Amino acid sequence: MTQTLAAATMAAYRRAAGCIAVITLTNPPVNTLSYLLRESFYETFRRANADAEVKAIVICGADGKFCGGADIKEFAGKFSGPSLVALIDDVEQSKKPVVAAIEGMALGGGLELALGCHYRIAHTKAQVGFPEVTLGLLPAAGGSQRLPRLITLTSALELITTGRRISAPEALKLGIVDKVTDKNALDMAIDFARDIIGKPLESRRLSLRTTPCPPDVESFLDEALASIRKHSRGAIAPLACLQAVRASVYSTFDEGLKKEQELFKMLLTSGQARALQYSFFAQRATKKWSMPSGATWKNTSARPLRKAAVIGLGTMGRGITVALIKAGIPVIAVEMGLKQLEAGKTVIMSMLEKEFKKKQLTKAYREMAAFTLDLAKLQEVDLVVEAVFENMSLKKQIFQQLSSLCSADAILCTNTSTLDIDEIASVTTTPHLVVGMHFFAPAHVMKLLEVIYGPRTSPTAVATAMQLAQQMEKVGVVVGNCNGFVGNRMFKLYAEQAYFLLEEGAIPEQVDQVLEDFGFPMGIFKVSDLSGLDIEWKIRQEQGLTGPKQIPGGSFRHRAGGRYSPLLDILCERGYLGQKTGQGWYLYEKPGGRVPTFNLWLHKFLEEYRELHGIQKHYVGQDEILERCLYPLINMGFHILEERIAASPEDIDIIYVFGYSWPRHWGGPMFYASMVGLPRVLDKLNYYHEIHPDIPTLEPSSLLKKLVANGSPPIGTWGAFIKEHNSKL
Ligand SMILES: C[C@H](O)[C@H](C)C(=O)SCCNC(=O)CCNC(=O)[C@H](O)C(C)(C)COP(=O)([O-])OP(=O)([O-])OC[C@H]1O[C@@H](n2cnc3c(N)ncnc32)[C@H](O)[C@@H]1OP(=O)([O-])[O-]
Repeated sequence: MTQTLAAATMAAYRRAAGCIAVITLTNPPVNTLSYLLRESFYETFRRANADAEVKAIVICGADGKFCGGADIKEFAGKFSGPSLVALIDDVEQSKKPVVAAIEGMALGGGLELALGCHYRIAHTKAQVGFPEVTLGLLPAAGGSQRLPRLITLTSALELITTGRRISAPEALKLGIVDKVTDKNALDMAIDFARDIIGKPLESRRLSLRTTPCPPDVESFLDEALASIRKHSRGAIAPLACLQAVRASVYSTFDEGLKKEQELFKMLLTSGQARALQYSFFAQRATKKWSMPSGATWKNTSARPLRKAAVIGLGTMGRGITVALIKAGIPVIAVEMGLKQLEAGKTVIMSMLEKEFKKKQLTKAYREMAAFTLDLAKLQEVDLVVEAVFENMSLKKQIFQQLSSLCSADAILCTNTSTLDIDEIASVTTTPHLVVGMHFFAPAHVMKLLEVIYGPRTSPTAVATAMQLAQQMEKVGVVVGNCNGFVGNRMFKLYAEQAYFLLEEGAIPEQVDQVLEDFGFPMGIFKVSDLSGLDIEWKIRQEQGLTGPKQIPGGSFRHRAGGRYSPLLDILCERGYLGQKTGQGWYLYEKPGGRVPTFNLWLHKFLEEYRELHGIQKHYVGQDEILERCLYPLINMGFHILEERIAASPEDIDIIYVFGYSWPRHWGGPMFYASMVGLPRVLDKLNYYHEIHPDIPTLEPSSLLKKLVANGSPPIGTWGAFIKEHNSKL
């Protein structure tokens, strides 16, 4: 077996305490089990086993990280090098005790390697788990067979079907690791290995055990199947994981391993696995942000943040305050009126207390929130987040005041979800320090943060906002300034089409069922009822589409140069605002009710509405619902890439996965388009545009047409076409 120099050092070998061989997995940044490392490990482990002076072996990872698992990048290519299954079998069958010293993480193949060892010592801060299911896969190196033989079937099934990562203390409680230390795990492992030299190892070889089962294991597995079917929302990997674990109950180890391999091969080639692995790397790519000016994450440094302020303690302001304090940043929370200030304070302190009880905060949080009516107190803060009512003149008024009261280098952020960042910046003396930080409700829970730069926003302001996103453990995505930015601008078309489908013959239940079968946790009409129909109604009024500020010249069903559906306005004018009023697109048992039921009034109203406006009703099928709701949204994604509002399709996809609950096993709108096939998306848009010429957003974008004309290149290469496309613009 050939071995390159690089490979030779990836499983470094040294002796410790005289008779202990220490093998260090070395493949930065997270010591993944790439084929080069596997090659090196194969040689090094044989050397340790062959060395007569060696009485025991310890495996550890370089840089305080045991192993991040298999190299995900290798899944796209042809498999090569020694198989991980065989390597782990070598470890388990070793006549010399093998101890895993786990620091940092042992995930996926990394945990499988540790389970092949006879003992596992972990640092108290380490995490272990089988995240394969989150990549559309399953543990494929014996993990689905060894873990159920080591811990209870219930816990093994939960960890494998959810991909949950657990702390070392929890792993100790479950029996996955044998000892936990807050000192150096490697030193402890070496001492431990020396103490067990000569001890029998038979009972420590997991493949020789049988899986301990709860009484009536069959109904336990059936119940698990029903629950997974209910919660996986169309994802196939969790079901395959269950099948693999089921094999650990009813088959020998080798038969179970064979089943595991079969299932892994099936999943590996599935679109879902490709989508989930794309999403894994796309999420990490958002950290490597860039601006059209050439400023990037690499050449721009962020400002330190010692103290922040939040203005407006409504729903969003409260969540943002809690998110900042959870990130360890003291906050001055500001309101305009005493009543609102007291109300905000009460809610924020109880939210913080809840986080404290969940051990997400230390009791020091009580000193980290200050409440005031006095904007002058903001002289001492490094960053301000404005979260007041979505009204341009109110926001401009506040930014004017901030500009005169805050220090000259304070970063001024607005949580607007639609308004023009640059217009807000225009009233300040430091427009280069104005940046959009668009949080999603609930702001202390939702991971996504759109960081919006205007034409005058400085890279430093963007870098500081992105660093804050990381500090708040959020997924920050840098986007350009336009109406609705990326997420809401695309979402508007998704909602618009859903309303048109109601006008043309569908009912909310029908549309929502198709979207939930696709994998969304909630259909568009249930989401609208949950957030309140008036949210969108106010934005429509602010945009002059309806209400007192309506721009003259439109008609009842045509405004702003295209078809317009006033259905939502009509419901709002009648006070049907959704859950909060007990009636919206659905009916609820009472105001604030959560359980949607048929709204017969609405069904009857839709019939009358169609008749009144001479709308020819037609049968609206599942395909039409999915295509009309998703393809215009995707098409707008292509416009957004053309305009460089988003730097890459990955950014758009991560915005949708983390901000709009787009089913991750479809990768995101742009990746989904590449899965469905760009020619199909283009054809369907052309088809629907022909039928509905008064809906301009159905007209395919020129970038989409260009990509199809160039043979629909893989999503990873669209960047080149976007560049070329823009250079011609
Ligand atoms: C046979 C077996 O049964 C099966 C089938 C498998 O084993 S499947 C594989 C199962 N393993 C996983 O699912 C673990 C995935 N990784 C993580 O959860 C995290 O990475 C981390 C380990 C907790 C570290 O977090 P971090 O925040 O410190 O750094 P990072 O920014 O995330 O990562 C740092 C850099 O490392 C890259 N990276 C991390 N893990 C990787 C992996 N498993 N494969 C390839 N690259 C990986 C990542 O893209 C980034 O690259 P770049 O952006 O710098 O170019």
